[in-house]
Amino acid sequence: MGVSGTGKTSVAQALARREGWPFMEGDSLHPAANVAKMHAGHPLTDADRAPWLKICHDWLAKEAEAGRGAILTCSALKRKYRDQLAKDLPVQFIYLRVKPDIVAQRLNSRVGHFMPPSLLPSQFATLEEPDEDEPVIVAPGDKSLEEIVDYVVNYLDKHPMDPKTRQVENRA
Ligand SMILES: Nc1ncnc2c1ncn2[C@@H]1O[C@H](COP(=O)(O)OP(=O)(O)OP(=O)(O)O)[C@@H](O)[C@H]1O
Ligand SMILES: O=C(O)[C@H](O)[C@@H](O)[C@H](O)[C@H](O)CO
Repeated sequence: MGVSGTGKTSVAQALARREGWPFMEGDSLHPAANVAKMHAGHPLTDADRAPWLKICHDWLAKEAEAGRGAILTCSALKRKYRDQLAKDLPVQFIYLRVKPDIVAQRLNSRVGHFMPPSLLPSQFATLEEPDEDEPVIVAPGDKSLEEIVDYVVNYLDKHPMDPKTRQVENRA
């Protein structure tokens, strides 16, 4: 989770490769109208995100049902979105915390993506950082890709999952 351009896709792909998990790009699950809206420079509303979050949740539910680890990228900007994503599922969030100026640099140099950098301020305005009681690993998203993935893998190694909740100990 994290705002657009924070590195979710890059980290998730690398982590999925390392852990051998199926990976789903959350952006590819958006209804076409949402992609068109963002591409045109308009932020999504709660109502726009609701059907998308349901599709994301259903993908996670399918993977959990199959009894395997899996990783999904999703901005999951608000607490209520995260609660919806994790409803009745053993979901562990990884929050890529990155300073706004660094995200802006990354977005400005990214090519071929539908999301315009002009939407970044609205992404940060919408972001509710995870609360203490949420199942989240806060990763140092400003670092290099390799350092971030190492951090998450080490964290997971050191904090084995609770067999009941299948979540790791809260917080980094
Ligand atoms: N740790 C990093 N260090 C430097 N550049 C990075 C890092 N992580 C990602 N990038 C670059 O920043 C840009 C945004 O990364 P990425 O597409 O993975 O972000 P994202 O959070 O998935 O974005 P979106 O939500 O908009 O799809 C890409 O060009 C990527 O190569
Ligand atoms: O919740 C949102 O506002 C959106 O999901 C965005 O964050 C994008 O999907 C995305 O990350 C594209 O770059």
